[in-house]
Amino acid sequence: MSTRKHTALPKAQILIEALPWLTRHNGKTVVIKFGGNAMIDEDLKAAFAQDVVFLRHAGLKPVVVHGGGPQISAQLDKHGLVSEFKAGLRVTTPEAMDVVRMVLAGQVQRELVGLLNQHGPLAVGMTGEDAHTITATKHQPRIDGELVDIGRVGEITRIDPGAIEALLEDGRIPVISSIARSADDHHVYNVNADTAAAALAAALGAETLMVLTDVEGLYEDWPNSDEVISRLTASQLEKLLPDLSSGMVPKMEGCLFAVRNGVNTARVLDGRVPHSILLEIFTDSGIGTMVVPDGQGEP
Ligand SMILES: Nc1ncnc2c1ncn2[C@@H]1O[C@H](COP(=O)(O)OP(=O)(O)O)[C@@H](O)[C@H]1O
Ligand SMILES: CC(=O)N[C@@H](CCC(=O)OP(=O)(O)O)C(=O)O
Repeated sequence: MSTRKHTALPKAQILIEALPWLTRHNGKTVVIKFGGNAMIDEDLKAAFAQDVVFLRHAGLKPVVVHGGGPQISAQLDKHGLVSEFKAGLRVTTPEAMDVVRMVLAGQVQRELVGLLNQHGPLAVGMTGEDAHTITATKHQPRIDGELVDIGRVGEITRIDPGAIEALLEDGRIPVISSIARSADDHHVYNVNADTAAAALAAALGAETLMVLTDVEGLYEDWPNSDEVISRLTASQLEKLLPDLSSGMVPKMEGCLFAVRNGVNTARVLDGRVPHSILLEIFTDSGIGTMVVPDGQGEP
């Protein structure tokens, strides 16, 4: 064996370790939610794009759904508008909705499409408004038993996955902004990106939902300890939901919805770690928190 071949052997072994995961996911759809808080620096965003393109070339069908909460808040601030959240959702006046749409579809989505397309003509950006992909109705959360008006925040009523499926069929990587149209009043609505990713994963019959955020996973006793729950079933998660707070609520509700509606695994991963998607593929037990349907064993 030549020295060159010999030194390359560990690399071959590393690739082979990914074989079971890649075999299981071959030809399957993977919905990846990239949170606004995980998009903290340029290198991380570039590494994210590389990972997604890697999956595409490895025979998977990745779909990216992006957030942009901090980016929206910064832009609202520039416009002299305050950011207020109720029940974990942004209170969205018609004026704020214009900013949400501009930041998500005009800035964050464009940037991700640009980064992905540095690797070839792969990514196509769209919002849930396009081709009636996401239809919503006005969402009115109940706080302390009372229905509260939080403006143009949408509750998803229907997903039409046709346009995304056509893009996947064409070998493209769809990049979706979580904005919906309403069939009732023809306004556009602001949808939480975790909720949109989960609904899309279910409607697309995705194998896996990956949610990249700015923590290692679901902490068992947040904020007191950094012990991450590595695996839990849908029923176990359902019991935990009432105790969760802030950004984790839509994330874990989304994971639960996904695995209860045909998605095989939903994972919360640390998007601050470079190449967290590839790390997930290359480690048997996975990183972060994995949610599985009931009947797939206790953690
Ligand atoms: N049990 C928990 N485990 C981990 N994070 C939690 C938990 N409860 C609340 N959080 C908060 O949720 C945040 C992630 O949600 P969010 O800020 O909406 O992120 P993203 O922009 O990625 O959607 C974490 O940074 C943390 O502050
Ligand atoms: C209704 C609602 O709250 N929508 C979110 C949409 C963006 C989002 O979800 O971004 P992250 O994933 O980065 O949090 C918002 O306006 O902030």
